[in-house]
This record gives sequence, C-alpha cells and structure tokens, in this order.
Amino acid sequence: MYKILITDPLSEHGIQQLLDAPDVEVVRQPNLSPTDLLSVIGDYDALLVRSQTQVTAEVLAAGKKLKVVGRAGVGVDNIDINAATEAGVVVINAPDGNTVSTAEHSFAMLMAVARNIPQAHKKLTEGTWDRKSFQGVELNNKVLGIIGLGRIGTEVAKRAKAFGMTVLAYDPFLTEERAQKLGVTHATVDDICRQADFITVHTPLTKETRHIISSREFAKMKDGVRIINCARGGIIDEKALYEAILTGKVAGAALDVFEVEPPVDNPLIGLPQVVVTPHLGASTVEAQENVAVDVSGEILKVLRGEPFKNAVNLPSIPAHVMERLQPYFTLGEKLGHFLAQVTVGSIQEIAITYSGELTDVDTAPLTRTVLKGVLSFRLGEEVNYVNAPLLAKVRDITVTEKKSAHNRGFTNLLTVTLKTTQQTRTVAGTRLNGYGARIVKIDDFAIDVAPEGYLLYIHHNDRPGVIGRVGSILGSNDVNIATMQVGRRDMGGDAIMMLSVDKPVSAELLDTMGELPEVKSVTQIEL
Ligand SMILES: NC(=O)c1ccc[n+]([C@@H]2O[C@H](COP(=O)([O-])OP(=O)(O)OC[C@H]3O[C@@H](n4cnc5c(N)ncnc54)[C@H](O)[C@@H]3O)[C@@H](O)[C@H]2O)c1
Ligand SMILES: O=C(O)[C@H](O)COP(=O)(O)O
Repeated sequence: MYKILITDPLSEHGIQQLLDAPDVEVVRQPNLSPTDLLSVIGDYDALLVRSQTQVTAEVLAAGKKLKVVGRAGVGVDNIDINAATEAGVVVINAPDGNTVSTAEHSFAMLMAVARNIPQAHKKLTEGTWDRKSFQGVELNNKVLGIIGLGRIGTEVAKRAKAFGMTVLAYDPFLTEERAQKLGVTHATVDDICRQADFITVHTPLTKETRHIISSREFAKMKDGVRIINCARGGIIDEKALYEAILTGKVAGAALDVFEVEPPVDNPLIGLPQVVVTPHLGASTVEAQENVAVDVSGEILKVLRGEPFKNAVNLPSIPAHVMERLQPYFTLGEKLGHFLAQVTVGSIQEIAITYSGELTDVDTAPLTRTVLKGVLSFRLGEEVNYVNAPLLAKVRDITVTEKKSAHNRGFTNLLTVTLKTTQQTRTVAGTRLNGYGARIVKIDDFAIDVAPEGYLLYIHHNDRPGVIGRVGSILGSNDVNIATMQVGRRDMGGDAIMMLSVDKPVSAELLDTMGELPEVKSVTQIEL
C-alpha cells in the first residue's frame, strides 16, 4: 500500500483517482507546519503539494521512503529540485492544466490596471461616485511587451492580438518562424522596455530572470508604462518598481505574485496605482481540477513503475520515442545488473552501443536504465532513473553512448561494456520476436540466455566431463538446472557455461564447483 501525503488544498474531484485507487492510502494535512512536515514525511511514498508547502532539502532527506513529489501546478520553485534529484525522488508537475486560467487572470489584471477597476469599485462601495479620478487608457493600438513566451505568455499574446494590441515578445527559445505564426514581433528586453505601453512577464523565476526588470530597465521605459506580474515574485524588482511608481515613470502595476508571500509590510500594496490579488492565477475550478487530475495520474504511474511524462528532473520522452524504447528498458537494466555482478574492481567506464532499430531514436533514457542496473548492484534502492547519471558522475564514472551499424544480424542489439580498475567485460542483449529479451554475447562468447532468475556463469577449460561434473554437483544438492548454454573460443580452449537454476545456490556449493580442476571461476547472478 502506497501512502500519499497532501499538504495543500487540492480539488476533491481532481484527486478522486487517488482516493479510489486500491493500492493507495491518501492522508490530507493542509497547513502542516515545516516542523510537523519533517516529523511525518518519513512514512510516505509520495507528497502532493501546490505552491505553499516548502519541499526543502531537509524534507527530502527526512522522506526516507519518498519516491515522488507531485506539484499540482507549474512552478516548482518551492521544491529543492537538486536535492530531489540527488535523493532519487521524481518531481512531477502539471504544466498544462492552469495555462488558460493564468493567461485569463493576467489579462484581467492588465485590463484592471488599464481602467482602474478595483480602485473605482472600492471608492464606490465606500459611497463615493467619483468619475474624474479613474480615467483609463485603451488597449487598442497599444504595444504589449511579453517577456517569456511559453504556454501562458503565448495565450496572453493571442488575447492581446484580439484586443488590437501590437505584441513584442522576448524568449530565448522564440524562433522567427514561431513569432510570425503567432503574429508577434521578436524583440529583446531592451526593445520591450523602450517601446511597450504594457509589460507582462511569464517566465519562471531563475537566477537569470530574477530582477530582469529593475531600475536600469525602468529608466529606459516610456513614461506611463504599466507593468503586470502574474508569474513569480522577484522577476520584477519590487523596490525598483515602487520607486518607478513614485516618480511617475510607471502609471500602474498589477501584481498577483510577490517576492515574499504572503507579503509582509510590502509598500506596493496600498499604492493607489497598484492592483493586487493573492496569487490567484491558477485559482479557477477548471484549472484546479485539471492540475489535480494530471498530477494524481502521474503520481500513480511513478509509484506503480509505469511510464510517466511530466517529470521536472528527468528529460521528457515524446510518446512516439517512448513507444520504441519501452520494450528495451528491462533489457538495458538487466544487462547493466549482469555486468555489475560478473565484474571485479572499481568501475571506471560504462560504454553502451546501440545497433539496429535502436539507432534512429534518442536512446538517452535507455542509457539511464543501464546505469541504474549497474549502480544498483552496489548502491541498492538508492539508485533510480532520476539519479543514476548523477551518481555515476559523482563517482567519476565515464559514461559513453554510441550508435553502430554492426548489429550482428539482430534487428536490435544493445551492447554494454564495463571497464573497472581490474578488467573490461562486455555483454550484449537483444529482443527476439516471440521470445522476449535474450543475452546473446558475453565477452567473446556467443550465447542465448533469457536474462532472468538465478544464473550461474562458469568459466572453464573445454574438457570432456566438466559439464557433467557441474551438473552432478548441482543435482546431488537438489538444485534443478532449468536451461544450460555452453560456448567456447576453440576446441579444448577457453569456454563458458551459463546455467539457469530454479533456486539460489549456496556459497559452499559455488566453492565446490570452483574447486573442480577445469573450472576457472563460478559466479552466481541474480536478475
Ligand atoms: N500566478 C499564478 O498562479 C501562476 C499560475 C501558473 C503559472 N505561473 C507561473 O507562470 C510562469 C510561466 O508559466 P508557463 O506555464 O508559461 O511556463 P513555460 O515553461 O511554458 O514558459 C516559460 C517561458 O519562459 C521562458 N524563459 C525562461 N527564461 C527566460 C528569460 N531569461 N527571458 C525570457 N524568457 C525566458 C522559457 O523559454 C519559456 O518559454 C511560471 O513562473 C509559473 O510558475 C503562475
Ligand atoms: O506555478 C503555478 O502553477 C501557480 O503559481 C499556481 O500556484 P498555486 O497552485 O499555489 O495556486
């Protein structure tokens, strides 16, 4: 039974699939203090949050059983992603579900600041019919500058076009072609500052975007510019904005997000030119249901070991690539695990070669499975697909991946070579139609073995009787041999035996076989 802790308010309907899942127990504890979270998180397999809960490195360290953190929303700045990756915890978000709601809220804020709607509403509800103080400006024929043309920025651009605005957009990933398709002008931050009547930001808060609009940028702006931030507090320098409003450079600002939330003694709040909402961009029935449904489904997939798509700390795999790679995930992991068990010495290098039908897809996700297989033999459950490359890197293990045309007649072939301080060993595997995964090569020996269960890998001299002696040692000790494969280099020379047996073989029995004069080594492998 998986235990899931939910610490922020989520749509009841959105999490229904978690509540209905037979293998899941859901505990809801909204408003848990940071100390209480630390004390309970150790019991849970998954943590589901919005933006309030701070998922710090301490929380992740205390979450000994934690496999996944789900964020019902886009921004993951409340989650320590590096610490999650190091701990092998998958971080899932729901990037699409609140796009339209946030774009609509941004636009509502833009219109509110253009027409002073909240200020006028307040005055009237206080009993004053004041038509002089609240003259606004039209949007038609005005220039809107958008910094960050991702999902939300794009939806804002479409709405602005419908209102007759000219849109300038800056985004490091914006191509000329896409700009043309959207009917926006590709611009720099500098162009936007100099030309825009309204500026709205839709980037994540990163080192690069922090205070992307500050005193220097305000100084370049047109007098009377209006500023909107429905992305993250800190993208716009609040202190600089406050000063720019006092000098009259900025005619108004609409803010849904703040450098400190909830804001404490923030002088912007209360300025007559500033319209504020308490981080409501995603707060619609529809968005909350969407994000909760999306993230709940993904959490179930992670917990059940099924493929998932929206991991923040894993590169996303397009569906068509996933379809091609998925059959090889287990094979990759088993080849890695096999090599780790037959190799002695400290691992220095893991080289993976993909041949055949695997050459025309991005095989990076498959490489992660091989790394997991290799590293998990020594590091156990600490390793998963998220942290395997990082764990290899911090151990100075070189990982190389190449594609080759030499498929030795197989439709697909995955060859893994492990170089340690003492030896270099290779194993190759394939998937055969109707037979599933097979190991087809160990070092120079051709072989055909299903990579599963208990295997005995015996290196010996090719002499008459050795196979029989090994068989009778196992048989007389009640170990049944399910399959046996032999391979040799030359008649009478170096040879290998690969036996699959029905149960684990004791260390004494391995020693007894190892003492046979023709036998060089006996290794038990569990796959
Ligand atoms: N107020 C709310 O309730 C609310 C709701 C949803 C999202 N958000 C926030 O809105 C922001 C955007 O969300 P989204 O779903 O559109 O994300 P997104 O990833 O689709 O878009 C972000 C865009 O910012 C761009 N970007 C990154 N660095 C940049 C830089 N230095 N300069 C210019 N552009 C840069 C990226 O290339 C990307 O296109 C996020 O910060 C998210 O947390 C707020
Ligand atoms: O990044 C987001 O998705 C928004 O900021 C929404 O945050 P919330 O889930 O706390 O409303």
